[in-house]
Amino acid sequence: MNPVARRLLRNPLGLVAAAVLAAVVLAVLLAPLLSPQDPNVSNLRDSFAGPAGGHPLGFDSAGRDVLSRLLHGGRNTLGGAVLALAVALVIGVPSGLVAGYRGGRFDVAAGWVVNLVMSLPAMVVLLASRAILGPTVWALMIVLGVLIAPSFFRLVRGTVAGVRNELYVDAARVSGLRDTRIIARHVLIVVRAPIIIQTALVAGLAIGLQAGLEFLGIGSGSTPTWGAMLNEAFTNIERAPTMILWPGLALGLTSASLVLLASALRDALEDRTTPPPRRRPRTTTPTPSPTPGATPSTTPGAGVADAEGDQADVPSVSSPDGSDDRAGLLSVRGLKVSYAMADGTSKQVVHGVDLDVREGEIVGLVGESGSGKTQTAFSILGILPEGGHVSGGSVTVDGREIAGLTEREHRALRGNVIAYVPQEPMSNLDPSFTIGAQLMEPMRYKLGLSRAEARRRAVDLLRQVEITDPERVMASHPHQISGGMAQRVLIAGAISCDPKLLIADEPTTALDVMVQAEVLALLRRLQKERDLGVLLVTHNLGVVADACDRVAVMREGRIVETGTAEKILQSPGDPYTRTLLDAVLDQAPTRRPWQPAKETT
Ligand SMILES: Nc1ncnc2c1ncn2[C@@H]1O[C@H](COP(=O)(O)OP(=O)(O)OP(=O)(O)O)[C@@H](O)[C@H]1O
Repeated sequence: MNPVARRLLRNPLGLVAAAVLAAVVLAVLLAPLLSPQDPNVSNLRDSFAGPAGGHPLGFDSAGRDVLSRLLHGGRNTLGGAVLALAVALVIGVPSGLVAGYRGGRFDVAAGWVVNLVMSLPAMVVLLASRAILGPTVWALMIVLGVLIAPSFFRLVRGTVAGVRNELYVDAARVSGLRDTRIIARHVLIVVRAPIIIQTALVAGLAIGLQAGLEFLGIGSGSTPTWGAMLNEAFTNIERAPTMILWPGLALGLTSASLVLLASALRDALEDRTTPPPRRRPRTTTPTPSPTPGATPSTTPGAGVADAEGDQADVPSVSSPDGSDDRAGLLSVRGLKVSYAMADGTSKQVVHGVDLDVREGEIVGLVGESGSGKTQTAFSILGILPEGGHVSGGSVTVDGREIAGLTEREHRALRGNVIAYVPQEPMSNLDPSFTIGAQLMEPMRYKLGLSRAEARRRAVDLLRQVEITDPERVMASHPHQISGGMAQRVLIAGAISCDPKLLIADEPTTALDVMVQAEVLALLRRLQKERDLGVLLVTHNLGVVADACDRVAVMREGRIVETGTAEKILQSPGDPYTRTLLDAVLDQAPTRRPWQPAKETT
């Protein structure tokens, strides 16, 4: 049995509430079978008559059978509430998802509309609607649904905004998945529990409001409802005081059961399904952002027009080793990244970076914190944080210009042309899903593999990243594996769709020294086997020594020096590189660069 259902059934209050609700719903659904007679058949001779054979609840003032009216009334009352809820959910949930996930203008506009609707007095709107639409309860329930929708919007928007910058959502984005798929898979699961709880609570409210409207005589007099029965019972309270008991009991029991069920559901659902909130360790958040002012182009070297309006100079710079061709797998020329500031100005954080990565080599991008490494890497991936954009320069991958591509075009490249290995392995795995599910998803989506094929390939990938028990890991959730294993899983995910270029952003920083060495050796092996080009972003010159063929040193948004790892580590030319080496190695002798012969064994 589903664990949520099991926990719900273990809660006595939840069990009783669910049983009462089930009984009420069943009774009103079977009203035509259970009712002794038509609810509108009246016989004035039976007016206020007490219980008699076949009529256990007696008759009302017009001589109509109370049980029949109660059962049919329940259909209309509960049906109206369901209609109001359906309208509220259809409007509130999707709009809340989009506003919370995408933000931007839609979020602002939706916020205005929601505030406006919430400021309207519901009862006055319903009374005015009744005057315009006539005494039809169903139309009023649709209006009620619109009035309730903001409560769902706010709930969903707030919850989604809280998870949209989680690293595992970024990781899904970087693996090339569409927003709709990410929302369906990683975001909806987080809002599911609050929506279910809110639905149960709002259902009680909708029933109460519907009954209140009928009690005030707003609905059609010929339709039996619990509210209309209450109204009649109140009018005749002195003559037949027990008449108020039945609709009152039906309303009270149903509303109380919904509230209790909501509370039990909250306990059952929030016990496990809502992932614990995780705080981002870094200030930079790779949310997708269009590149304002950038013209999509696929011509190599076309690049992005400078923020000043000129085409960025594509300087005839030399590649790091001195050649000036752009035949490399990744070729960055004159890359500029800018952020729009609140005061309307623009702040440039990367000032014309040149960089090359060829097939089958690892290039280290090193520099102290804030030097612009991540901004450069995110520009290549097309995942600059909100407000950031490529304001000049050119980025080609495999000869194709990608600076200035739209988010959609970038997404098509991510995963199967450019892949990403992030810094925080644990935060980049969704705690709600097994490792297997998370590995299989991009392969099914990007490569169109069947479930079975994706599974086979995922197990094989786990073996390739030297996980000895792939079947167990496939079935494990992220909290059941170690940090080193999680990083291996992310590396497996990164290579799963056969990319040509791998961007690894401080892939070993969160790991202990022994695991760091293993992960670097693994990266190196996979890179050699697959002839991958790797851009390794790091501030650690030890990592450079262990893994890189060539190095580009960055400072304050500029490349200050490039060269082979050996040259940079043993005879740095730029004073900044020397300072960096002195600071990191603390006068200790420089480690020897990586030796391929040892690595392959
Ligand atoms: N969202 C942002 N808005 C404005 N400026 C930003 C934003 N994100 C980063 N920057 C600026 O860009 C510059 C480069 O940051 P970046 O994250 O690329 O540094 P880094 O070299 O990767 O550092 P670290 O190793 O700490 O991640 C910094 O000066 C930073 O203040």
